[in-house]
Amino acid sequence: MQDSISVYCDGLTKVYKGGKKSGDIVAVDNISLRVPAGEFYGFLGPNGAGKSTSIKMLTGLLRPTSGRIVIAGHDLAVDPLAVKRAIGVLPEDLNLYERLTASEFLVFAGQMYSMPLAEARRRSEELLAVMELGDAGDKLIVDFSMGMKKKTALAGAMIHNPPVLFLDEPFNGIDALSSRKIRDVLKQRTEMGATVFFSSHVLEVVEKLCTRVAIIARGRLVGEGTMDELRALTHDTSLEDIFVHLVASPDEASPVADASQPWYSRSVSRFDGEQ
Ligand SMILES: Nc1ncnc2c1ncn2[C@@H]1O[C@H](COP(=O)(O)OP(=O)(O)OP(=O)(O)O)[C@@H](O)[C@H]1O
Repeated sequence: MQDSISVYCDGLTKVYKGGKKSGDIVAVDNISLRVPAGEFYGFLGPNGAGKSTSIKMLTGLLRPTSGRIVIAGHDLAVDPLAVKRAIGVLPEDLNLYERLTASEFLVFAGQMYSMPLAEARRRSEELLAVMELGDAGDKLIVDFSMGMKKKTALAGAMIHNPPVLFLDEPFNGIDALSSRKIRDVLKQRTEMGATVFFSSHVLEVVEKLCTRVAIIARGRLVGEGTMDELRALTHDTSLEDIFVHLVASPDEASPVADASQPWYSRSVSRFDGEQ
């Protein structure tokens, strides 16, 4: 296990205030995670479990109701810009400027990270080639298929070579070839030491790729660990069975998700010592 922690949150909570008729919604309820650098980390949960809300908070797009977030060694509440420089984000709704060509969009994204124009252009060409979008670089994004848009957005997230990538549903709505390409690109990034933190409903992909998995249900962490740790916890074999088991009985929280466990306090104090 590597010592440096890429993604750390403690007691992360989000309560959406309801109107007069509807009550408050506790979308994320006291989630604590620590993700070492270089992990391919799957963040799973059924619809409405709180995945997107958590990712929005971890990436500084949404203010938590409470809890502490530290990304790549930077406390989000203290130095949000340092966090934003260290991360690349594929948001749920992509947020592309669709009246730009893919090349224009990527160069623009690079310049947002203060890259010199020549470097942004070089990096844009490199990423378009990696994503097998080289021939489409001069087309308007609005004319792209869903898979092409997703690959463009992913290239945008990677333009500044961030050490941590947060990806909300990168495999949703794309074909098998694009999915394989994205998997290969991300795997390569983790082999080079980057951390990939992604949410997904595609359990086969998660099972194949991820070095660690967190499962949330109704805003709470119900399991966390390597596949072997989750298998030992639930006595199930496949991730699908583990998922169904833990989501159906959320009180059976994983020992590795339990802040009272000795490993947890050890790791947190080691992490805090690094600050
Ligand atoms: N802006 C908002 N205002 C009020 N409630 C919200 C808001 N955004 C999300 N919620 C609620 O918070 C809960 C968690 O939603 P979230 O989108 O984080 O779940 P998710 O796990 O990403 O779901 P999915 O897999 O369906 O995308 C849901 O009950 C949702 O209705």
